[in-house]
Amino acid sequence: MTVATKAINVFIADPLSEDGIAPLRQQTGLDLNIIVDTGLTQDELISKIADVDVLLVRSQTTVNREVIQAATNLKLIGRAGVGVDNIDLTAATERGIIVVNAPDGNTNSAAEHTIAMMTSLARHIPQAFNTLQNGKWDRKSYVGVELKNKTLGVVGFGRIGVEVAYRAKGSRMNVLAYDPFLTEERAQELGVTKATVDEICEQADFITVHTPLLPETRNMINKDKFAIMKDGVRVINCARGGIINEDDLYDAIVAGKVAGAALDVFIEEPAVGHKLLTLPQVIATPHLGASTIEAQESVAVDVSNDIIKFFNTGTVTSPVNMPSIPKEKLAQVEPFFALAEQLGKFLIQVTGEAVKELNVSYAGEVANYDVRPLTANAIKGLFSTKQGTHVNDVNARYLAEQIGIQINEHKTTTAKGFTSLITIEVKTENETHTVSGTLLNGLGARIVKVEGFGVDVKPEGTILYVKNTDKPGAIGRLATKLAEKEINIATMQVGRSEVGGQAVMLLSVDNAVATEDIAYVTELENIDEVKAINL
Ligand SMILES: NC(=O)c1ccc[n+]([C@@H]2O[C@H](COP(=O)([O-])OP(=O)(O)OC[C@H]3O[C@@H](n4cnc5c(N)ncnc54)[C@H](O)[C@@H]3O)[C@@H](O)[C@H]2O)c1
Ligand SMILES: O=C(O)[C@H](O)COP(=O)(O)O
Repeated sequence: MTVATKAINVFIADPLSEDGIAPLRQQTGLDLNIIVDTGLTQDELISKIADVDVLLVRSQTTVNREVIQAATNLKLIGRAGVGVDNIDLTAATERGIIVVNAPDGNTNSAAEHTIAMMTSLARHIPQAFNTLQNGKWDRKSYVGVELKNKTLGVVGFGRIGVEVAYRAKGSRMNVLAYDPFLTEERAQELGVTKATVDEICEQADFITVHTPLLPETRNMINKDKFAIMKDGVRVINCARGGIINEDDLYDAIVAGKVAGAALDVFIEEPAVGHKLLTLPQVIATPHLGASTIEAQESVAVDVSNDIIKFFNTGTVTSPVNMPSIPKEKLAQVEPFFALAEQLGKFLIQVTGEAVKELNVSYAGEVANYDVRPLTANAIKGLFSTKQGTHVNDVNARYLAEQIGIQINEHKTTTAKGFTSLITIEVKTENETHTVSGTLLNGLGARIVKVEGFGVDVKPEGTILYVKNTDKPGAIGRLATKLAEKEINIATMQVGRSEVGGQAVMLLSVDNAVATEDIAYVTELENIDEVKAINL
């Protein structure tokens, strides 16, 4: 995908573990120029990133559309952590900028922090210490509750949610879990009870949220949910500010419904002076869930390795805005990349009108593989005539859909005599065109069908696509005319529907020509259309 030819500028905008970025500093195969410049305002960041190839952040730096637009060289955004709600993924995807994160590196730390917060909440540890520091030995005010035999509701049962549940079970809590992807079997396997959010609200003594911040999870815990909770419930948010509505939480605490809240995250951070922090029932930390030596080293190592991998191979381990395909699976489809792109490139030059629909069919062996990167390559081919559009695996589908191209993938195991066959069909308002290609053992890529007619053409160089009526003399007249213009035919393939019917010729020629340069051949008898396809 990306081949580095000059120094790669890596801009680290948030504090990262020095040990964690050691893979970047120590690697020798790439010419990396590492710039560490943290704590910048948005304007300062914007003024410094025009030449940046890689932007590395944690949660402090907001990578919004403006930042992305200013970073005209940007190829990759690395998030040393999980949440990517501080990154405008749409803006990055539009530009074909890959976003990677480190999904596993801080799971343990975040889970441990959640348990620490829950225990501190149950036993008023921060408040009690505070009084002690202020010279009071107050034992009466800080009578807590046990965790044992209490019910913990976990909303969002992904990596951290599951780890929290394990630990809560160690404290002998009953765990209710909600996640759209949680199956009954998995719940049983993990020793938790699958529940709805409402069931959690109604039954839990402690509720902890571990979802990403998404439109569907924003304000997920709101006044309606507080209303159905048990009196004296305690809530914990070590995921993202906004999943629990902050105003509704404040009101529920003041009303005595909620006995306490432990918060590591806030809608606006830093949250200094936040009204929730004025309540004695609230304990809080300044977004410390992932702040351990181990987690910071681990997440930074993971993104560093993905940066190196990207510039070496064009693939990454933890993409956020493109399909994540394991290396072995990618290797199965990699041989077809160029073919899929060439077929797309071929068809867009045959097609005279705006494409409305793209159907990509995979037949035979290739149909057993994860073909999403192949469809992306076919789309890349379709965009090849659109000057100035940078299309890659990240933005191909997005760009196509943006301009109203409907994309369909079909798979069938029968490939009619070929081991694998890829067929691309494009539909416009008035036309439908198809081309099929395959990889021939030892011979490389071939176009084997055009508009349903069998042919055998290498998808390379200049190919003349000629539609003619199958009448004697048509081919001869065409060959003579091209010879007069010193256009040498290397190979010629003719496909026809029936004798005397519509035919399609594919002529590989030695000269690079444009359709306008050879428009004269359409004046010949029985030659209906000609297009110069440059692959
Ligand atoms: N406080 C911190 O420092 C800290 C550290 C690490 C992670 N986090 C945050 O914790 C969150 C979870 O991280 P993770 O590593 O477990 O991520 P994850 O992707 O492994 O798990 C998230 C889970 O949320 C579920 N989910 C999505 N939409 C949902 C919905 N509408 N209702 C219920 N569940 C839903 C997903 O199915 C998934 O299982 C992220 O927001 C992350 O940013 C915070
Ligand atoms: O989403 C995450 O990984 C956490 O919120 C950690 O954020 P941080 O990298 O800013 O500590």
